[in-house]
Amino acid sequence: ASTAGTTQNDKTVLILGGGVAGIIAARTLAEQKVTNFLIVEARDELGGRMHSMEFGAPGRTSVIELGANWIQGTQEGTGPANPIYTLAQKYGLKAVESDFYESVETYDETGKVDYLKTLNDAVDAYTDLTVVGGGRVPTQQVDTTCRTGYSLIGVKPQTPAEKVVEYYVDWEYAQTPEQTSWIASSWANNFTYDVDQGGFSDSNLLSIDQRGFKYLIQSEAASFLQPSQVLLNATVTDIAYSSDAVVVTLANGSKISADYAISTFSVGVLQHDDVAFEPTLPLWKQEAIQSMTMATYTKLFLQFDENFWFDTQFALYADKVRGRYPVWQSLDLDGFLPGSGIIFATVTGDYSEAIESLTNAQIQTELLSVLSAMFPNTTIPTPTAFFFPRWFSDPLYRGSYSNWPASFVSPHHLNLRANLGRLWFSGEAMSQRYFGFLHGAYFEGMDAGQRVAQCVLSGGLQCDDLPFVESIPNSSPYVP
Ligand SMILES: Cc1cc2nc3c(=O)[nH]c(=O)nc-3n(C[C@H](O)[C@H](O)[C@H](O)COP(=O)(O)OP(=O)(O)OC[C@H]3O[C@@H](n4cnc5c(N)ncnc54)[C@H](O)[C@@H]3O)c2cc1C
Repeated sequence: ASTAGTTQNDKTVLILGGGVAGIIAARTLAEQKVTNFLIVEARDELGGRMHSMEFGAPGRTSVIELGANWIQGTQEGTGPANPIYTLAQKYGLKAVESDFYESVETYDETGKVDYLKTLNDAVDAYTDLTVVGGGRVPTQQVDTTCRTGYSLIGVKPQTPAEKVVEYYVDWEYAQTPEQTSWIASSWANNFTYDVDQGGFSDSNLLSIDQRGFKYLIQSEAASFLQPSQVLLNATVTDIAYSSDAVVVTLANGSKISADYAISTFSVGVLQHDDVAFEPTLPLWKQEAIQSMTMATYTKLFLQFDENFWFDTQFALYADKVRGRYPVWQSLDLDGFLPGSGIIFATVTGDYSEAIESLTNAQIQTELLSVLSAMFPNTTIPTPTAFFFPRWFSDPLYRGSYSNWPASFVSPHHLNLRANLGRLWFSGEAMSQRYFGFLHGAYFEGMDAGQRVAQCVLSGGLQCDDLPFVESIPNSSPYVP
């Protein structure tokens, strides 16, 4: 790949961002023989939020996943396949069945406490929540939050254990039930996991491939991309768009012009003005961008000399504070990364954002105090390595993935996806059914690639603009 500093001109299509959506958009263009495109990516590699790193004390490292880790929903029989699962098969990715419900222990601030029955009840409650939430679509009922939904199906958690078992919503959508749309989350769940609703399957595969989960998308990129079609280490600062062209300015001051551009930047990047638009985005577009949420999901990795913890894949920890280091996962396990000495905790949402302002030392101390509570009879040793990514502070992401709030209505979704002249928008957040997922990014990349290819191949004559709504009316207005 070439590096920043070269001014490129006269591209047919610029693809802004080299994550799953960007790579699949590029592949779709290439399949249609539109080859004069350029992927512009700020980082030094492709993959975006598929981001792995070597972790551990010198001489004892393993590759861990800072971003996406699971293939969520695979395939049942000859039914629809998750395209990420198809790529995993194509490239022989090493991934293992991740079985939360069958392989979990439960803890609270006094140590190991068995509340598995409460957990099983919560699993049933979550299924109910998605069935009833999905049922609001055909009856055209208004959206509301998962919290309201839970209350309406009679689930009102009081104790720390009842609260942590309900954390499943946060763990999937990276925000609390209060912050999450009941209908949209039910849809995303059903279209991904529920075969009867067109979903792939209810299984989750965790990548433990030591080439990194990103290996599959980087291999797919290598299968069709020419070096001249990728520009790495190139940060976009400005996008000037019109009905004739798009001109992109890079951090080094150089400009690249093209007939069309596809932005795949996260909705967090769009929200934070990390990239300036010329002209300023219309208000209907701004409202859509600011009405979606960029949530944060944070994995905190620890390595120890010896494994002193649970033998299951997962443990739940019920703290008095809901969301305080609730989910723990062991990688030091047969079939995973045995002997790695690695365990990690997950936090989400506001808790993720809050800890990003603490120092690593402060957070490590907190994690060790939680482990001391979980294992009161063990002297917790000093970790040999500790790391966590700050997704929310990172100007290339500003969070981990989008979450659809109850106040985000269907026309907002139209407006989020709509093109502005020659500038198109793609990426996981644009997916109505699969926002937040790798497969959402994949399908959106394909869709944008197809639409732009049609524009190019028809010489602009059969270029179907996506619809948008100038002003979104309240379907049930307040009556003064
Ligand atoms: C912690 C975490 C856990 C996740 N877990 C899962 C999971 O288990 N399963 C699952 O299916 N999904 C998961 N996801 C979501 C999944 O990773 C995303 O949906 C998907 O990778 C998004 O792809 P994308 O192409 O839309 O965006 P991105 O991957 O963000 O691609 C956009 C690209 O644009 C680049 N960029 C940004 N700003 C600029 C700029 N100014 N100039 C140039 N380049 C720029 C970025 O570097 C990036 O490469 C997770 C995400 C995170 C962060």
